[in-house]
Amino acid sequence: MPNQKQDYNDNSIQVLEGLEAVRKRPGMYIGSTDGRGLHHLVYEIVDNAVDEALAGFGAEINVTIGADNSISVRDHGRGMPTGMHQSGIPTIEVILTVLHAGGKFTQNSYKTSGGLHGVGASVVNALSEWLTVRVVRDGVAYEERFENGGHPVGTLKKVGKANEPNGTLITFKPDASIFQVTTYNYNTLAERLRESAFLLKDVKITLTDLRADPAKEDVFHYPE
Ligand SMILES: Cc1cc(C)cc(-c2cc(NC(=O)[C@H]3COCCO3)[nH]n2)c1
Repeated sequence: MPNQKQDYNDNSIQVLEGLEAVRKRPGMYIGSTDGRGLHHLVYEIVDNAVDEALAGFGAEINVTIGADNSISVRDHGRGMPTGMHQSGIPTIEVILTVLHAGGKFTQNSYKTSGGLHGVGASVVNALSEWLTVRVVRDGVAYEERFENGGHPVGTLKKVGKANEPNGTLITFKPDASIFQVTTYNYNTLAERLRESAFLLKDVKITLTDLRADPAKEDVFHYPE
């Protein structure tokens, strides 16, 4: 049985190298760092919420553009696993910091393979000034924060009781030192989310823009 401590150290070096590789050559992972790449970050995270809905968990996904051009994506699924990974770090931290093989590389963009939770999430984390995850499972909320390209701040913490439905909320702020464009285009996101809702059928996808006053919102829902 490898010594957990040793394993942990090897892991943390691998994690740092992975995140650093993404920040050095972001185009290799998301195609570009212009507006297209910026919006691709959202689709990577939404894909994970869609996977959970496709697995039959959750009938609503909420996407919100923050006043600071951060993005929140909340699903209503089972919630990411809140336990420990064999390496000695929380499973959630592994999903959000370890580059997962699963993605299909084409020469100009990183295509996640559906059905693998968190395949692209670590790439989004690496390219964000900060990213937070909040999981609600059976009335208990857990949170973890990452800063400066995916470095964990502390670890996963149980933050207490939550009277919200089960699910996963990811909020992130794209790194302005990497992206030339950091302002989201509402219509670009709306058209993509409409398509996803159409393909998903019974899942309702909402898009809210908190940069507008009053907030602007669209609901995309195509019941069978
Ligand atoms: C918005 C968002 C972002 C990410 C990275 C994961 C997820 C996510 C992941 C999951 N579920 C899981 O990872 C687990 C839940 O337990 C069984 C196997 O799948 N639900 N939602 C949602």
